[in-house]
Amino acid sequence: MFKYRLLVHSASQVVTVRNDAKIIAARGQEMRHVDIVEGTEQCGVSVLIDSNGKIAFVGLDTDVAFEFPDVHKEVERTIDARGKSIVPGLVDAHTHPVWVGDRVHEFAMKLAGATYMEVHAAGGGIHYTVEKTRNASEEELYCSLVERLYSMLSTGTTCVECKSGYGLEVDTEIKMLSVIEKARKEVPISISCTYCGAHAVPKGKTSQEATDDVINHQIPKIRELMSKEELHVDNIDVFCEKGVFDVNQSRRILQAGKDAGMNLNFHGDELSPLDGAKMGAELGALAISHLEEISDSGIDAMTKVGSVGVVLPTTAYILRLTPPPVRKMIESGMAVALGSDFNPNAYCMSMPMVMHLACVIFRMSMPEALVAATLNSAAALGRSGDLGTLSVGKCGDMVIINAPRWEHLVYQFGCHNQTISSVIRNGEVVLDAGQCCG
Ligand SMILES: N=CN[C@@H](CCC(=O)O)C(=O)O
Ligand SMILES: [Zn+2]
Repeated sequence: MFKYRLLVHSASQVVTVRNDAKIIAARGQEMRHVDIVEGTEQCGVSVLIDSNGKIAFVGLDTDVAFEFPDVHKEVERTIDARGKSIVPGLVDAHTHPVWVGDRVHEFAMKLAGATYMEVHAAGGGIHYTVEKTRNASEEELYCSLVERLYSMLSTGTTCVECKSGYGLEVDTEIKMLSVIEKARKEVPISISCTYCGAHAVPKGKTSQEATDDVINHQIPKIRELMSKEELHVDNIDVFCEKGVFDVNQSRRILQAGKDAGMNLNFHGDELSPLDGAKMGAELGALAISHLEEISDSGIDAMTKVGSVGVVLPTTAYILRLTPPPVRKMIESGMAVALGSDFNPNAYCMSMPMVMHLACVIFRMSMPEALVAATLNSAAALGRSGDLGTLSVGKCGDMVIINAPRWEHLVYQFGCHNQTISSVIRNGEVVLDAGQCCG
């Protein structure tokens, strides 16, 4: 049994994001900088991971040799990262990865000018995917989820939030949550599981009937399976939107999830200014996603209680939405996080592309985007105690980049099979140079 699992050495730089493991989120202006250990001409930078997959040390190669003189005899694997840079494993705070059915035809409709809600109202969108997913087997859903999770790993994501939400009734929602539970055990990626039975109002029900079904039927059944350890559901979500679930219905649904021990991480103020953000802040939401239409008072409310704002550049880009006021959110002191919002409407699994879009469309700096895709997205999932930075004692999750400066991960748009050399989770190499060990 080796004392250490992995030593990565000779890197040009290691971006820890924060050296101090006690920092659980970067709020407002704190997002502007990232902590970096820089190498020199003569000496590179090392990351040492212990046998439990935790970070034991980050520092110059010479410091490792001094602090751990026998490390080369005590470590299971070493990686020479000469000419390369290292960032924490990326955390994707918002995905809908469990579904079947092809909606490429809707992309053509949106390019032709149809809005998201016009497609939704016409029975497309979520409803189309619900019909396909209800009829899919657990095995079919599991196989497509595993494929997508390995795709996410190949782009540097080592932790991902996975939602249900294409069942809208108890049996299919539980089928989806069971598929996520199986993946949580079998795929080398950390998963935060979200129940999203209120993703839309199912056909044949009113929003009030659907609200009552979620609260009185779906959540109690899920609670029962959680108590038997058959499901691990971390968060509850609701699509709080005009024509879907209104603010009061959303409040009732989220409160029921909170009473069941779930964190609140929901879709708010995406297409209409309903002040979902204020409602979420009142409930102590851990995170609220989208926020294209957030009000100034919604920003203040979230900032005051510390709710994380999860912004989703791919959806704003694909739907040609007015972007969320991210600069104002950051200047107001909110912790801003990023998610891919991977789903049939926004078909992107790549956090490096999400960071690039966040810089270009949301006018975030590259350090802000990296903080939002690591420390703050981990905070949105309640996981920044052990994920999101390369600080001693936290999980040894990292991305080795084929460039001496980390910014190439964001700057090179969509080329992660060239820019990413290795993806490491808990000190184990899960991806090497363009392959995917899965
Ligand atoms: N807005 C609601 N839910 C997803 C879209 C889901 C879908 O269209 O299938 C979103 O975050 O954009
Ligand atoms: Zn979403």
